[in-house]
Amino acid sequence: MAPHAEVGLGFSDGNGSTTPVKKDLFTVNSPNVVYTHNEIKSKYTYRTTLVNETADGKFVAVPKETVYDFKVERKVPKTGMMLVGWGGNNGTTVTAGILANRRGLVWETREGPRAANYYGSVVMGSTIKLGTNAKTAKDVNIPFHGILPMVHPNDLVIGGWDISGMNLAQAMDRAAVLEPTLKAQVKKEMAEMVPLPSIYYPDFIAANQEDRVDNCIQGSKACIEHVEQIRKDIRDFKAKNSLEKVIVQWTANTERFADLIPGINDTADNLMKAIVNGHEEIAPSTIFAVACILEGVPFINGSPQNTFVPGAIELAEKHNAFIGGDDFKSGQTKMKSALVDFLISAGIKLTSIASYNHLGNNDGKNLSSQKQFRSKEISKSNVVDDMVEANTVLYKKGEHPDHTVVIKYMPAVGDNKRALDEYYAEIFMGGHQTISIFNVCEDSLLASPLIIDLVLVAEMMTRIQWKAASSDGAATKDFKNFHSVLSILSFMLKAPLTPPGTPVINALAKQRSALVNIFRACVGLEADNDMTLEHKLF
Ligand SMILES: NC(=O)c1ccc[n+]([C@@H]2O[C@H](COP(=O)([O-])OP(=O)(O)OC[C@H]3O[C@@H](n4cnc5c(N)ncnc54)[C@H](O)[C@@H]3O)[C@@H](O)[C@H]2O)c1
Ligand SMILES: O=P([O-])([O-])O[C@@H]1[C@@H](O)[C@H](O)[C@@H](O)[C@H](O)[C@@H]1O
Repeated sequence: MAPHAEVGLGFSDGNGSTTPVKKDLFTVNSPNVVYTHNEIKSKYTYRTTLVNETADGKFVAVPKETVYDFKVERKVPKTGMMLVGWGGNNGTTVTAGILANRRGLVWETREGPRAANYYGSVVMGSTIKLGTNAKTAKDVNIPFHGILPMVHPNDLVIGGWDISGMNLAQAMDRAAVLEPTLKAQVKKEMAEMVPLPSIYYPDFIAANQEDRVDNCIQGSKACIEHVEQIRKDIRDFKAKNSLEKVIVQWTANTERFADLIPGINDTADNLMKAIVNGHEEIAPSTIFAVACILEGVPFINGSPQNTFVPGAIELAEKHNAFIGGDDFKSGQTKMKSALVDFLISAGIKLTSIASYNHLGNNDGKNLSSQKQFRSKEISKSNVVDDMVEANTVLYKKGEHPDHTVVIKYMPAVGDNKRALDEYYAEIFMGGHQTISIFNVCEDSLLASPLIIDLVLVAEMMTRIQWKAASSDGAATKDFKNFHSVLSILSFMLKAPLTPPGTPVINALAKQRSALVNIFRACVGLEADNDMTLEHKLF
Protein backbone atom coordinates (compact mmCIF):
# COMPACT_ATOMS: atom_id res chain seq x y z
CA MET A 1 0.00 0.00 0.00
CA ALA A 2 1.38 3.38 -0.95
CA PRO A 3 2.36 5.47 2.11
CA HIS A 4 0.52 8.29 0.48
CA ALA A 5 -1.76 8.83 -2.43
CA GLU A 6 -0.91 7.51 -5.83
CA VAL A 7 -4.54 7.84 -6.84
CA GLY A 8 -6.69 10.81 -6.20
CA LEU A 9 -9.73 10.86 -4.01
CA GLY A 10 -12.58 9.19 -5.80
CA PHE A 11 -15.76 11.17 -5.96
CA SER A 12 -18.74 11.33 -8.20
CA ASP A 13 -18.73 14.41 -10.43
CA GLY A 14 -22.40 14.31 -11.21
CA ASN A 15 -22.04 12.99 -14.72
CA GLY A 16 -23.98 9.90 -13.76
CA SER A 17 -20.87 7.95 -12.91
CA THR A 18 -20.88 6.74 -9.34
CA THR A 19 -17.67 4.80 -9.41
CA PRO A 20 -14.58 6.54 -8.02
CA VAL A 21 -13.61 9.23 -10.44
CA LYS A 22 -9.85 9.72 -10.45
CA LYS A 23 -9.91 13.47 -10.03
CA ASP A 24 -6.84 14.37 -7.98
CA LEU A 25 -8.50 17.30 -6.26
CA PHE A 26 -5.98 16.73 -3.49
CA THR A 27 -4.03 13.95 -1.84
CA VAL A 28 -2.45 13.89 1.59
CA ASN A 29 1.22 13.07 1.76
CA SER A 30 1.67 11.75 5.29
CA PRO A 31 2.79 8.55 7.00
CA ASN A 32 -0.56 8.73 8.84
CA VAL A 33 -2.64 8.43 5.67
CA VAL A 34 -2.80 5.40 3.41
CA TYR A 35 -4.85 5.13 0.23
CA THR A 36 -5.94 1.81 -1.20
CA HIS A 37 -8.29 1.38 -4.13
CA ASN A 38 -11.22 0.85 -1.79
CA GLU A 39 -10.34 2.85 1.31
CA ILE A 40 -8.66 5.86 2.82
CA LYS A 41 -7.14 4.97 6.17
CA SER A 42 -5.88 7.65 8.53
CA LYS A 43 -4.42 7.85 12.01
CA TYR A 44 -5.57 11.02 13.73
CA THR A 45 -4.45 12.43 17.07
CA TYR A 46 -7.41 14.15 18.68
CA ARG A 47 -6.19 16.80 21.11
CA THR A 48 -8.51 18.08 23.82
CA THR A 49 -8.16 19.69 27.25
CA LEU A 50 -9.55 18.07 30.35
CA VAL A 51 -10.28 20.46 33.21
CA ASN A 52 -10.26 19.53 36.86
CA GLU A 53 -11.70 21.89 39.46
CA THR A 54 -9.71 22.31 42.69
CA ALA A 55 -11.28 22.57 46.14
CA ASP A 56 -10.83 26.35 46.09
CA GLY A 57 -12.72 26.68 42.81
CA LYS A 58 -9.69 27.00 40.58
CA PHE A 59 -9.29 25.00 37.36
CA VAL A 60 -6.41 22.77 36.34
CA ALA A 61 -6.24 22.20 32.57
CA VAL A 62 -4.72 18.95 31.39
CA PRO A 63 -4.00 18.41 27.66
CA LYS A 64 -5.23 15.03 26.44
CA GLU A 65 -4.39 13.10 23.28
CA THR A 66 -6.50 10.27 21.85
CA VAL A 67 -5.31 8.52 18.70
CA TYR A 68 -8.08 7.36 16.38
CA ASP A 69 -7.94 5.24 13.26
CA PHE A 70 -10.45 6.29 10.60
CA LYS A 71 -11.45 4.29 7.56
CA VAL A 72 -13.40 5.74 4.61
CA GLU A 73 -14.92 3.65 1.84
CA ARG A 74 -13.96 5.35 -1.42
CA LYS A 75 -16.54 3.84 -3.74
CA VAL A 76 -19.40 6.30 -4.19
CA PRO A 77 -22.60 4.22 -4.09
CA LYS A 78 -25.63 4.67 -6.31
CA THR A 79 -27.87 6.41 -3.80
CA GLY A 80 -31.60 7.04 -3.51
CA MET A 81 -33.30 9.84 -1.61
CA MET A 82 -36.83 9.01 -0.44
CA LEU A 83 -38.84 11.94 0.90
CA VAL A 84 -41.85 11.65 3.18
CA GLY A 85 -44.00 14.55 2.03
CA TRP A 86 -42.53 14.37 -1.49
CA GLY A 87 -45.49 16.26 -2.93
CA GLY A 88 -44.95 19.29 -0.70
CA ASN A 89 -43.26 22.60 -1.36
CA ASN A 90 -39.84 21.33 -0.26
CA GLY A 91 -40.22 17.94 -1.91
CA THR A 92 -41.22 19.28 -5.31
CA THR A 93 -38.69 22.11 -5.19
CA VAL A 94 -35.68 19.96 -4.31
CA THR A 95 -36.70 17.44 -6.98
CA ALA A 96 -37.02 20.09 -9.68
CA GLY A 97 -33.74 21.63 -8.52
CA ILE A 98 -31.83 18.38 -8.89
CA LEU A 99 -33.36 17.68 -12.31
CA ALA A 100 -32.43 21.21 -13.44
CA ASN A 101 -28.85 20.83 -12.22
CA ARG A 102 -28.50 17.37 -13.73
CA ARG A 103 -29.53 18.77 -17.13
CA GLY A 104 -27.73 22.08 -16.74
CA LEU A 105 -30.93 23.99 -17.39
CA VAL A 106 -31.12 27.74 -18.00
CA TRP A 107 -34.47 29.56 -17.85
CA GLU A 108 -35.70 33.08 -18.54
CA THR A 109 -36.75 35.35 -15.68
CA ARG A 110 -37.62 39.05 -15.46
CA GLU A 111 -34.01 39.71 -14.44
CA GLY A 112 -32.69 37.73 -17.40
CA PRO A 113 -31.52 34.10 -17.77
CA ARG A 114 -30.81 32.03 -14.65
CA ALA A 115 -28.84 28.77 -14.56
CA ALA A 116 -29.32 25.82 -12.22
CA ASN A 117 -27.09 25.91 -9.13
CA TYR A 118 -26.76 24.50 -5.64
CA TYR A 119 -26.53 27.80 -3.77
CA GLY A 120 -27.43 27.38 -0.10
CA SER A 121 -25.91 23.91 0.08
CA VAL A 122 -22.89 23.91 2.41
CA VAL A 123 -21.55 20.81 0.64
CA MET A 124 -22.08 22.00 -2.94
CA GLY A 125 -21.87 25.77 -2.52
CA SER A 126 -19.12 26.40 0.02
CA THR A 127 -15.37 25.89 0.24
CA ILE A 128 -13.06 24.85 3.02
CA LYS A 129 -9.46 25.81 3.69
CA LEU A 130 -7.24 22.84 2.77
CA GLY A 131 -4.07 24.58 3.94
CA THR A 132 -1.63 27.28 2.90
CA ASN A 133 0.39 27.38 -0.29
CA ALA A 134 3.89 26.11 0.49
CA LYS A 135 5.44 28.86 -1.65
CA THR A 136 3.16 31.87 -1.20
CA ALA A 137 1.70 31.00 2.25
CA LYS A 138 -1.68 32.06 0.88
CA ASP A 139 -4.77 30.03 1.89
CA VAL A 140 -5.68 27.20 -0.48
CA ASN A 141 -9.43 26.61 -0.47
CA ILE A 142 -11.25 23.69 -2.10
CA PRO A 143 -14.95 22.93 -2.68
CA PHE A 144 -16.40 21.30 0.44
CA HIS A 145 -17.66 18.46 -1.77
CA GLY A 146 -14.09 17.52 -2.58
CA ILE A 147 -12.88 16.79 0.97
CA LEU A 148 -14.16 13.20 0.88
CA PRO A 149 -15.58 10.92 -1.86
CA MET A 150 -19.18 12.13 -1.58
CA VAL A 151 -22.26 11.41 -3.66
CA HIS A 152 -23.07 14.13 -6.18
CA PRO A 153 -26.69 15.32 -5.86
CA ASN A 154 -27.10 15.12 -9.64
CA ASP A 155 -26.80 11.34 -9.25
CA LEU A 156 -29.48 10.97 -6.59
CA VAL A 157 -32.46 8.81 -7.53
CA ILE A 158 -35.51 10.46 -5.97
CA GLY A 159 -38.76 8.97 -4.70
CA GLY A 160 -41.02 9.12 -1.69
CA TRP A 161 -44.45 9.15 -0.18
CA ASP A 162 -47.27 11.63 0.23
CA ILE A 163 -50.83 11.51 1.59
CA SER A 164 -51.66 13.63 -1.48
CA GLY A 165 -51.54 11.60 -4.67
CA MET A 166 -50.80 14.51 -7.00
CA ASN A 167 -47.95 13.81 -9.43
CA LEU A 168 -44.88 15.94 -8.89
CA ALA A 169 -45.63 18.29 -11.80
CA GLN A 170 -49.10 19.12 -10.46
CA ALA A 171 -47.70 19.36 -6.92
CA MET A 172 -44.94 21.69 -8.16
CA ASP A 173 -47.65 23.96 -9.58
CA ARG A 174 -49.56 23.74 -6.28
CA ALA A 175 -46.37 24.76 -4.43
CA ALA A 176 -46.01 27.94 -6.53
CA VAL A 177 -42.29 28.22 -5.77
CA LEU A 178 -40.48 27.98 -9.10
CA GLU A 179 -40.53 30.15 -12.24
CA PRO A 180 -42.90 28.92 -14.99
CA THR A 181 -40.04 28.92 -17.50
CA LEU A 182 -38.14 26.47 -15.28
CA LYS A 183 -41.20 24.38 -14.44
CA ALA A 184 -41.95 24.00 -18.16
CA GLN A 185 -38.57 22.33 -18.69
CA VAL A 186 -38.98 19.72 -15.92
CA LYS A 187 -42.75 19.28 -16.03
CA LYS A 188 -42.73 16.21 -18.28
CA GLU A 189 -40.23 14.31 -16.14
CA MET A 190 -41.96 15.29 -12.93
CA ALA A 191 -45.40 14.31 -14.21
CA GLU A 192 -44.14 10.74 -14.24
CA MET A 193 -43.23 10.93 -10.55
CA VAL A 194 -46.09 9.90 -8.27
CA PRO A 195 -45.71 9.66 -4.49
CA LEU A 196 -46.27 6.29 -2.88
CA PRO A 197 -49.33 6.05 -0.62
CA SER A 198 -48.53 6.99 2.95
CA ILE A 199 -50.00 6.79 6.42
CA TYR A 200 -52.35 9.44 7.78
CA TYR A 201 -53.18 9.67 11.47
CA PRO A 202 -55.39 12.80 11.50
CA ASP A 203 -54.74 13.67 15.12
CA PHE A 204 -51.07 14.46 14.44
CA ILE A 205 -51.37 17.22 11.85
CA ALA A 206 -53.76 20.15 11.47
CA ALA A 207 -57.35 19.35 10.54
CA ASN A 208 -56.96 21.86 7.68
CA GLN A 209 -54.76 19.30 5.89
CA GLU A 210 -57.63 16.85 5.40
CA ASP A 211 -58.65 18.17 1.98
CA ARG A 212 -55.39 17.00 0.42
CA VAL A 213 -55.55 13.44 1.75
CA ASP A 214 -56.30 11.01 -1.07
CA ASN A 215 -53.28 8.72 -1.13
CA CYS A 216 -53.16 6.47 1.91
CA ILE A 217 -51.97 2.91 2.34
CA GLN A 218 -55.09 0.82 1.96
CA GLY A 219 -56.28 -1.88 4.32
CA SER A 220 -55.44 -2.38 7.94
CA LYS A 221 -54.96 0.47 10.34
CA ALA A 222 -52.46 -1.61 12.29
CA CYS A 223 -49.27 0.37 12.75
CA ILE A 224 -47.09 -2.72 12.41
CA GLU A 225 -48.49 -3.32 8.93
CA HIS A 226 -47.66 0.27 8.10
CA VAL A 227 -44.10 -0.33 9.26
CA GLU A 228 -43.84 -3.41 7.08
CA GLN A 229 -45.36 -1.65 4.06
CA ILE A 230 -42.88 1.21 4.33
CA ARG A 231 -40.01 -1.25 4.66
CA LYS A 232 -41.27 -3.00 1.52
CA ASP A 233 -41.55 0.35 -0.29
CA ILE A 234 -37.89 1.05 0.50
CA ARG A 235 -36.77 -2.39 -0.64
CA ASP A 236 -38.80 -2.13 -3.85
CA PHE A 237 -37.43 1.35 -4.59
CA LYS A 238 -33.90 0.11 -4.00
CA ALA A 239 -34.35 -2.93 -6.24
CA LYS A 240 -36.20 -1.10 -9.02
CA ASN A 241 -33.42 1.48 -9.29
CA SER A 242 -30.48 -0.86 -8.55
CA LEU A 243 -29.50 1.30 -5.61
CA GLU A 244 -26.74 0.54 -3.14
CA LYS A 245 -27.92 3.07 -0.54
CA VAL A 246 -31.17 4.83 0.36
CA ILE A 247 -31.56 7.81 2.70
CA VAL A 248 -35.06 8.75 3.92
CA GLN A 249 -36.03 12.23 5.06
CA TRP A 250 -39.23 13.53 6.65
CA THR A 251 -40.24 16.73 4.91
CA ALA A 252 -43.93 16.13 5.54
CA ASN A 253 -46.10 18.31 7.72
CA THR A 254 -45.13 19.26 11.23
CA GLU A 255 -46.84 16.94 13.69
CA ARG A 256 -47.92 17.72 17.23
CA PHE A 257 -45.55 16.43 19.91
CA ALA A 258 -46.27 12.89 20.97
CA ASP A 259 -46.82 12.30 24.67
CA LEU A 260 -43.92 10.41 26.25
CA ILE A 261 -45.62 7.49 27.96
CA PRO A 262 -43.75 5.01 30.18
CA GLY A 263 -44.42 1.51 28.92
CA ILE A 264 -45.35 2.79 25.46
CA ASN A 265 -42.52 4.77 23.84
CA ASP A 266 -39.87 4.94 26.55
CA THR A 267 -37.87 1.90 25.41
CA ALA A 268 -37.26 0.08 22.13
CA ASP A 269 -39.14 -3.02 23.28
CA ASN A 270 -42.10 -1.01 24.55
CA LEU A 271 -42.23 1.03 21.36
CA MET A 272 -42.31 -2.11 19.21
CA LYS A 273 -45.02 -3.57 21.43
CA ALA A 274 -47.03 -0.35 21.18
CA ILE A 275 -46.70 -0.43 17.40
CA VAL A 276 -47.87 -4.06 17.26
CA ASN A 277 -50.81 -3.09 19.47
CA GLY A 278 -51.58 -0.04 17.31
CA HIS A 279 -51.25 2.47 20.16
CA GLU A 280 -52.78 5.77 19.11
CA GLU A 281 -49.88 7.86 20.47
CA ILE A 282 -47.40 6.58 17.85
CA ALA A 283 -46.95 9.33 15.25
CA PRO A 284 -46.61 8.64 11.51
CA SER A 285 -43.11 10.11 11.60
CA THR A 286 -42.13 7.61 14.29
CA ILE A 287 -43.60 4.80 12.21
CA PHE A 288 -41.35 5.91 9.34
CA ALA A 289 -38.37 6.19 11.66
CA VAL A 290 -38.91 2.67 13.00
CA ALA A 291 -39.34 1.27 9.48
CA CYS A 292 -36.07 2.87 8.38
CA ILE A 293 -34.21 1.72 11.50
CA LEU A 294 -35.38 -1.87 10.96
CA GLU A 295 -34.46 -1.58 7.26
CA GLY A 296 -31.01 -0.18 8.11
CA VAL A 297 -31.70 3.03 6.19
CA PRO A 298 -30.71 6.44 7.66
CA PHE A 299 -33.77 8.49 8.62
CA ILE A 300 -33.64 12.27 9.06
CA ASN A 301 -36.45 14.38 10.52
CA GLY A 302 -36.70 17.77 8.82
CA SER A 303 -39.60 18.87 11.01
CA PRO A 304 -39.72 19.91 14.67
CA GLN A 305 -41.89 17.21 16.25
CA ASN A 306 -40.41 14.68 18.70
CA THR A 307 -40.31 11.83 16.18
CA PHE A 308 -37.41 10.31 18.04
CA VAL A 309 -39.12 9.32 21.24
CA PRO A 310 -36.70 7.59 23.65
CA GLY A 311 -37.76 4.16 22.38
CA ALA A 312 -36.90 5.14 18.81
CA ILE A 313 -33.43 6.31 19.79
CA GLU A 314 -32.82 3.10 21.73
CA LEU A 315 -34.05 1.06 18.75
CA ALA A 316 -31.63 2.91 16.44
CA GLU A 317 -28.77 2.21 18.84
CA LYS A 318 -29.75 -1.47 19.09
CA HIS A 319 -29.79 -1.79 15.29
CA ASN A 320 -26.72 0.36 14.72
CA ALA A 321 -28.91 2.48 12.41
CA PHE A 322 -28.45 6.20 11.72
CA ILE A 323 -31.03 8.82 12.67
CA GLY A 324 -30.83 12.61 12.60
CA GLY A 325 -32.93 15.71 13.18
CA ASP A 326 -34.78 17.87 13.98
CA ASP A 327 -36.25 20.64 11.82
CA PHE A 328 -34.38 22.13 8.85
CA LYS A 329 -32.59 25.35 9.83
CA SER A 330 -33.26 27.43 6.78
CA GLY A 331 -33.70 31.15 7.24
CA GLN A 332 -34.85 33.05 10.33
CA THR A 333 -33.33 30.57 12.78
CA LYS A 334 -30.12 30.16 10.81
CA MET A 335 -29.61 33.92 11.02
CA LYS A 336 -30.43 33.77 14.75
CA SER A 337 -27.88 31.03 15.48
CA ALA A 338 -25.17 33.12 13.80
CA LEU A 339 -26.15 36.55 15.16
CA VAL A 340 -26.63 35.41 18.76
CA ASP A 341 -23.24 33.67 18.65
CA PHE A 342 -21.62 36.87 17.34
CA LEU A 343 -23.28 39.15 19.91
CA ILE A 344 -22.63 37.01 22.97
CA SER A 345 -19.09 36.02 22.00
CA ALA A 346 -18.41 39.74 21.47
CA GLY A 347 -19.41 40.32 25.10
CA ILE A 348 -22.67 42.07 24.20
CA LYS A 349 -25.48 41.13 26.58
CA LEU A 350 -28.46 40.13 24.52
CA THR A 351 -31.54 40.68 26.67
CA SER A 352 -34.42 40.01 24.31
CA ILE A 353 -35.17 38.37 20.99
CA ALA A 354 -38.50 38.93 19.26
CA SER A 355 -38.93 36.53 16.36
CA TYR A 356 -42.02 37.06 14.23
CA ASN A 357 -42.80 35.73 10.83
CA HIS A 358 -45.72 35.25 8.50
CA LEU A 359 -45.93 32.94 5.54
CA GLY A 360 -48.64 31.69 3.22
CA ASN A 361 -47.63 28.20 2.13
CA ASN A 362 -49.19 24.93 3.23
CA ASP A 363 -46.59 24.61 5.98
CA GLY A 364 -47.85 27.90 7.36
CA LYS A 365 -51.42 26.65 7.02
CA ASN A 366 -50.59 23.54 9.04
CA LEU A 367 -48.74 25.66 11.63
CA SER A 368 -51.80 27.87 12.06
CA SER A 369 -53.06 25.06 14.26
CA GLN A 370 -51.86 25.56 17.84
CA LYS A 371 -50.57 22.03 18.50
CA GLN A 372 -48.45 22.01 15.35
CA PHE A 373 -47.25 25.58 16.01
CA ARG A 374 -46.14 24.47 19.49
CA SER A 375 -43.76 21.94 17.95
CA LYS A 376 -42.22 24.71 15.84
CA GLU A 377 -42.16 27.20 18.71
CA ILE A 378 -40.08 24.77 20.77
CA SER A 379 -37.52 24.15 18.02
CA LYS A 380 -37.23 27.86 17.21
CA SER A 381 -36.90 28.91 20.84
CA ASN A 382 -34.16 26.61 22.15
CA VAL A 383 -31.60 27.62 19.57
CA VAL A 384 -29.76 30.12 21.84
CA ASP A 385 -29.44 28.05 25.04
CA ASP A 386 -25.88 26.78 24.54
CA MET A 387 -24.49 30.21 23.68
CA VAL A 388 -26.14 31.86 26.68
CA GLU A 389 -25.11 29.14 29.13
CA ALA A 390 -21.51 29.30 27.93
CA ASN A 391 -21.14 32.97 28.92
CA THR A 392 -21.23 33.18 32.73
CA VAL A 393 -19.75 36.67 32.57
CA LEU A 394 -22.89 38.11 30.99
CA TYR A 395 -25.51 35.74 32.38
CA LYS A 396 -26.02 34.45 35.88
CA LYS A 397 -26.97 30.77 36.21
CA GLY A 398 -30.46 30.34 34.83
CA GLU A 399 -30.57 33.86 33.38
CA HIS A 400 -31.39 34.14 29.67
CA PRO A 401 -32.74 36.67 27.18
CA ASP A 402 -36.49 37.09 26.76
CA HIS A 403 -37.38 35.17 23.62
CA THR A 404 -40.69 35.09 21.81
CA VAL A 405 -41.62 33.27 18.59
CA VAL A 406 -44.67 34.23 16.55
CA ILE A 407 -45.79 32.63 13.29
CA LYS A 408 -48.83 33.82 11.37
CA TYR A 409 -50.46 32.29 8.31
CA MET A 410 -50.94 34.89 5.57
CA PRO A 411 -51.81 33.10 2.30
CA ALA A 412 -51.01 36.12 0.12
CA VAL A 413 -47.23 35.83 0.57
CA GLY A 414 -47.10 32.12 -0.26
CA ASP A 415 -43.70 30.49 0.22
CA ASN A 416 -41.96 33.87 0.60
CA LYS A 417 -41.95 34.08 4.37
CA ARG A 418 -41.46 37.49 5.95
CA ALA A 419 -39.31 37.23 9.08
CA LEU A 420 -39.10 40.29 11.32
CA ASP A 421 -36.67 40.03 14.22
CA GLU A 422 -35.59 42.43 16.91
CA TYR A 423 -32.45 41.77 18.95
CA TYR A 424 -32.14 44.04 21.98
CA ALA A 425 -28.93 44.11 23.99
CA GLU A 426 -27.16 45.89 26.83
CA ILE A 427 -23.82 47.39 25.89
CA PHE A 428 -21.09 49.39 27.65
CA MET A 429 -22.03 51.69 30.55
CA GLY A 430 -25.81 51.37 30.39
CA GLY A 431 -26.11 51.72 26.64
CA HIS A 432 -28.35 49.59 24.42
CA GLN A 433 -28.09 48.15 20.94
CA THR A 434 -31.24 47.36 18.97
CA ILE A 435 -30.88 45.29 15.81
CA SER A 436 -33.99 45.00 13.61
CA ILE A 437 -33.98 42.58 10.71
CA PHE A 438 -36.48 42.21 7.91
CA ASN A 439 -35.63 38.93 6.21
CA VAL A 440 -37.67 37.64 3.26
CA CYS A 441 -37.01 33.90 3.23
CA GLU A 442 -38.15 32.00 0.14
CA ASP A 443 -38.58 29.06 2.44
CA SER A 444 -38.48 26.09 0.07
CA LEU A 445 -35.57 27.52 -1.93
CA LEU A 446 -33.68 27.82 1.37
CA ALA A 447 -34.70 24.41 2.70
CA SER A 448 -34.11 22.36 -0.46
CA PRO A 449 -30.30 22.66 -0.38
CA LEU A 450 -30.40 21.55 3.26
CA ILE A 451 -32.30 18.42 2.25
CA ILE A 452 -29.48 17.73 -0.20
CA ASP A 453 -26.76 18.38 2.40
CA LEU A 454 -28.47 16.11 4.91
CA VAL A 455 -28.59 13.28 2.38
CA LEU A 456 -24.97 13.74 1.24
CA VAL A 457 -23.53 13.95 4.76
CA ALA A 458 -25.70 11.13 6.14
CA GLU A 459 -24.70 8.89 3.24
CA MET A 460 -21.02 9.80 3.74
CA MET A 461 -21.31 8.83 7.41
CA THR A 462 -22.41 5.32 6.39
CA ARG A 463 -18.94 4.94 4.77
CA ILE A 464 -16.84 6.19 7.69
CA GLN A 465 -15.72 3.95 10.55
CA TRP A 466 -13.43 4.54 13.50
CA LYS A 467 -11.55 2.82 16.28
CA ALA A 468 -9.54 4.24 19.14
CA ALA A 469 -5.92 3.38 18.48
CA SER A 470 -5.06 4.44 21.99
CA SER A 471 -6.66 6.41 24.77
CA ASP A 472 -6.82 6.47 28.54
CA GLY A 473 -9.50 3.82 28.20
CA ALA A 474 -8.85 0.52 26.45
CA ALA A 475 -8.19 0.89 22.73
CA THR A 476 -11.17 -0.46 20.75
CA LYS A 477 -10.35 -3.53 18.73
CA ASP A 478 -12.67 -3.33 15.74
CA PHE A 479 -13.79 -0.52 13.51
CA LYS A 480 -17.29 0.74 14.20
CA ASN A 481 -19.76 3.35 12.95
CA PHE A 482 -20.24 6.73 14.57
CA HIS A 483 -23.00 6.78 17.16
CA SER A 484 -26.47 6.19 15.70
CA VAL A 485 -27.56 9.77 16.41
CA LEU A 486 -25.83 11.85 13.73
CA SER A 487 -25.20 15.07 15.62
CA ILE A 488 -22.73 15.96 12.84
CA LEU A 489 -25.84 17.05 10.87
CA SER A 490 -26.55 19.90 13.29
CA PHE A 491 -25.50 22.72 10.93
CA MET A 492 -28.61 21.98 8.83
CA LEU A 493 -31.01 21.62 11.78
CA LYS A 494 -32.73 23.91 14.29
CA ALA A 495 -33.02 21.45 17.17
CA PRO A 496 -30.01 19.14 16.77
CA LEU A 497 -30.60 15.60 18.01
CA THR A 498 -27.53 14.38 19.94
CA PRO A 499 -26.60 11.06 21.52
CA PRO A 500 -28.35 10.77 24.90
CA GLY A 501 -26.49 12.73 27.60
CA THR A 502 -24.33 14.74 25.19
CA PRO A 503 -24.52 18.54 24.84
CA VAL A 504 -26.53 20.31 22.13
CA ILE A 505 -24.49 22.84 20.14
CA ASN A 506 -26.54 25.45 18.26
CA ALA A 507 -23.86 28.04 17.47
CA LEU A 508 -23.69 27.98 13.69
CA ALA A 509 -19.91 28.49 13.39
CA LYS A 510 -19.19 25.67 15.84
CA GLN A 511 -21.56 23.36 13.97
CA ARG A 512 -19.84 24.00 10.65
CA SER A 513 -16.40 23.68 12.23
CA ALA A 514 -17.30 20.27 13.66
CA LEU A 515 -18.55 19.05 10.27
CA VAL A 516 -15.48 20.30 8.40
CA ASN A 517 -12.92 19.11 10.95
CA ILE A 518 -14.39 15.62 11.36
CA PHE A 519 -14.15 15.22 7.58
CA ARG A 520 -10.58 16.60 7.65
CA ALA A 521 -9.66 14.08 10.35
CA CYS A 522 -10.86 11.28 8.06
CA VAL A 523 -8.00 12.15 5.71
CA GLY A 524 -5.54 12.70 8.55
CA LEU A 525 -5.59 16.50 8.46
CA GLU A 526 -5.43 18.65 11.58
CA ALA A 527 -8.50 20.68 12.50
CA ASP A 528 -8.52 24.11 10.90
CA ASN A 529 -7.93 26.53 13.79
CA ASP A 530 -7.40 29.93 12.12
CA MET A 531 -4.31 30.64 14.27
CA THR A 532 -2.20 31.38 11.15
CA LEU A 533 0.94 31.50 13.28
CA GLU A 534 2.90 31.35 10.04
CA HIS A 535 1.76 34.90 9.47
CA LYS A 536 2.55 36.06 13.00
CA LEU A 537 5.75 34.38 14.04
CA PHE A 538 8.49 35.43 11.71
N1 LIG B 1 -37.93 26.49 5.00
C1 LIG B 1 -38.75 25.47 5.05
O1 LIG B 1 -39.48 25.20 4.13
C2 LIG B 1 -38.73 24.63 6.28
C3 LIG B 1 -37.79 24.85 7.28
C4 LIG B 1 -37.80 24.04 8.40
C5 LIG B 1 -38.71 23.01 8.50
N2 LIG B 1 -39.61 22.84 7.53
C6 LIG B 1 -40.56 21.75 7.68
O2 LIG B 1 -40.54 20.92 6.53
C7 LIG B 1 -41.82 20.34 6.35
C8 LIG B 1 -42.25 20.50 4.92
O3 LIG B 1 -42.33 21.86 4.61
P1 LIG B 1 -43.09 22.22 3.24
O4 LIG B 1 -43.03 23.69 3.09
O5 LIG B 1 -42.62 21.36 2.15
O6 LIG B 1 -44.59 21.81 3.65
P2 LIG B 1 -45.78 21.32 2.70
O7 LIG B 1 -46.99 21.39 3.54
O8 LIG B 1 -45.74 22.02 1.41
O9 LIG B 1 -45.40 19.79 2.41
C9 LIG B 1 -45.65 18.78 3.36
C10 LIG B 1 -46.16 17.56 2.58
O10 LIG B 1 -46.28 16.49 3.48
C11 LIG B 1 -47.43 15.75 3.12
N3 LIG B 1 -47.76 14.92 4.27
C12 LIG B 1 -48.32 15.29 5.45
N4 LIG B 1 -48.41 14.22 6.26
C13 LIG B 1 -47.85 13.17 5.59
C14 LIG B 1 -47.62 11.80 5.90
N5 LIG B 1 -48.01 11.27 7.07
N6 LIG B 1 -47.01 11.03 4.97
C15 LIG B 1 -46.61 11.55 3.79
N7 LIG B 1 -46.82 12.83 3.42
C16 LIG B 1 -47.43 13.62 4.33
C17 LIG B 1 -48.43 16.79 2.73
O11 LIG B 1 -49.44 16.24 1.89
C18 LIG B 1 -47.55 17.79 1.95
O12 LIG B 1 -47.51 17.47 0.59
C19 LIG B 1 -42.74 21.02 7.35
O13 LIG B 1 -42.89 20.20 8.50
C20 LIG B 1 -41.97 22.26 7.75
O14 LIG B 1 -42.26 22.71 9.06
C21 LIG B 1 -39.67 23.60 6.42
O1 LIG C 1 -36.66 30.19 8.89
P1 LIG C 1 -36.53 29.17 9.98
O2 LIG C 1 -36.82 29.72 11.34
O3 LIG C 1 -35.21 28.41 9.94
O4 LIG C 1 -37.68 28.11 9.76
C1 LIG C 1 -38.92 28.37 9.19
C2 LIG C 1 -39.86 29.15 10.08
O5 LIG C 1 -39.38 30.47 10.17
C3 LIG C 1 -41.25 29.15 9.48
O6 LIG C 1 -42.13 29.86 10.31
C4 LIG C 1 -41.76 27.73 9.32
O7 LIG C 1 -42.97 27.75 8.69
C5 LIG C 1 -40.81 26.92 8.50
O8 LIG C 1 -41.22 25.56 8.54
C6 LIG C 1 -39.43 26.97 9.02
O9 LIG C 1 -39.36 26.30 10.26
